[in-house]
Amino acid sequence: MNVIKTAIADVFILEPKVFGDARGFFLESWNAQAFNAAIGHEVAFVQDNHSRSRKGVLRGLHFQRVRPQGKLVRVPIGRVYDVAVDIRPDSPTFGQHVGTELNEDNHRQLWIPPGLAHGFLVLSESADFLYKTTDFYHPASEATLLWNDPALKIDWPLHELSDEPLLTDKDRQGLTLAELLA
Ligand SMILES: Cc1cn([C@H]2C[C@H](O)[C@@H](COP(=O)(O)OP(=O)(O)O[C@H]3O[C@@H](C)C(=O)[C@@H](O)[C@H]3O)O2)c(=O)[nH]c1=O
Repeated sequence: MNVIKTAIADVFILEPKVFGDARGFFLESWNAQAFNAAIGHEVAFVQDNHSRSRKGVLRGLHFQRVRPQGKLVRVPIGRVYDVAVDIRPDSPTFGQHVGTELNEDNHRQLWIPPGLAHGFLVLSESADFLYKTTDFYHPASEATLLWNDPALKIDWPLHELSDEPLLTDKDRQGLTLAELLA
């Protein structure tokens, strides 16, 4: 597995070793030993999630105030632009983000530790999004950081879409970083 550091010290891009042959390919999508070694400590996952979205869907940027979730995310079918924003007030990279394309060809995974906000934009006609989480879903404390808050300076690849991104009302009414801190 190739481990790529990012601008946020504890966010990593992971590229699993892909074994291709005449049948197709094989990869280990998660191996506790290799994953824990890659990020430098042990992580226990408690939930696996799967969503499917059509092109132009933007989910996020989500976080849970109670029971913050670490997430190991990947896209086995399709292409997305994936973003993690550091909203931990005491972090040296507070307000910064990591953005990377995850797709069915690069097999990239993103490790997002607990406490960050996370979201993605679908760039292919459809995309399946799979992720493991370190804590359970806690809807009562779920919140949205506004995806296009200028303070975040996220360069979403909107030029790849023919329409505006499709969001839920909840996500359209997300909080700005300033509102989050208030
Ligand atoms: C996230 C989640 C949703 N649900 C339900 C609630 C709701 O009726 C339906 C759709 O929920 P949402 O609209 O919140 O789904 P979605 O917008 O896909 O939410 C996800 O977005 C990405 C960006 C993340 O980072 C995830 O942690 C999660 O917040 O699924 C669960 O039952 N368990 C879960 O863990």
